Amino acid sequence: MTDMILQASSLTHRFGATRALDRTSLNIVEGTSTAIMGASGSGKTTLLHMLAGILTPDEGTIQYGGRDITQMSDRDRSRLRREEFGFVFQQGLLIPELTAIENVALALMLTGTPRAKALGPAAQWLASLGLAGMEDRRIGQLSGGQAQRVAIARAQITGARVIFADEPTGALDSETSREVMDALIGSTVANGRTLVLVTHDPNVAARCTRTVLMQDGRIMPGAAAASEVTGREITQTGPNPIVPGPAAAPGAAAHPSPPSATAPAPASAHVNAQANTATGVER
Ligand SMILES: Nc1ncnc2c1ncn2[C@@H]1O[C@H](COP(=O)(O)OP(=O)(O)OP(=O)(O)O)[C@@H](O)[C@H]1O
Repeated sequence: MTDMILQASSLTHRFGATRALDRTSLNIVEGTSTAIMGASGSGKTTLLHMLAGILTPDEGTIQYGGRDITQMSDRDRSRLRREEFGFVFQQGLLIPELTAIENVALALMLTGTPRAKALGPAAQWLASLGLAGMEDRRIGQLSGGQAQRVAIARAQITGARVIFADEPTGALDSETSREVMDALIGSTVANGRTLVLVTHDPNVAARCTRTVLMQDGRIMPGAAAASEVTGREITQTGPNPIVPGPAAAPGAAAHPSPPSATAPAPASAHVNAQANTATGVER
């Protein structure tokens, strides 16, 4: 049995005369990773922002945990984004004046945790992502891949159940991109969390449970169907897959579980994608 964590139905959205989304439907199964691909301007980021409650569609519904997020007040949607969703963008959107640990702790402080209590979990998250010893570096003193791992820690410290990533490896070379994807998949899907990402990179998409392809504001049915039929595997190729703590329970944001120590793992773990139970596209 599969549990849908997000169910978007018939989303339509216009920016002026541009129809960015055109009756787009997409179901996301909890604990899976979904890559959204497509040509520039096909509507990928708009769809991601809808699913994440950043934008509200002109028409359509998005169910999350039994609630239609399109009907929530701005305040409730903000709380949802702060406490249950996490975000990783191409440039990380980290605060350069703050250190790595302060950037991560800040996400927790914004949910009401005092600074002194936020620093411990922040340090544990950084360590679990291979950044022990770099806590006090400012963002400009980190490499692009290290900065993205800070962003991955920041996205999850609140106990987020769904991580949204927009071109998380877009500014990285291929080796660093692989390392960041190891960190992203190892800390999310490998722990039962859900990952939805936008990418132009087929190598990044190939790491995900499933790929959906967009064109002119719609999801192409064949692409999702093909992904479901091929039974794609997620392959963790990193030398030290990262396995932070258990998935946070819904509503756990006020008491986030810090990640456990990095668990030893086989050098190459093949995880059968439930993908292909990840139902695709309803039109
Ligand atoms: N704020 C906006 N104002 C006006 N038009 C917009 C806005 N945001 C997006 N659009 C338009 O909506 C369409 C879809 O944009 P979107 O950013 O979702 O595409 P995308 O597939 O993510 O593109 P890219 O790969 O280039 O990032 C495009 O035609 C774009 O120009």
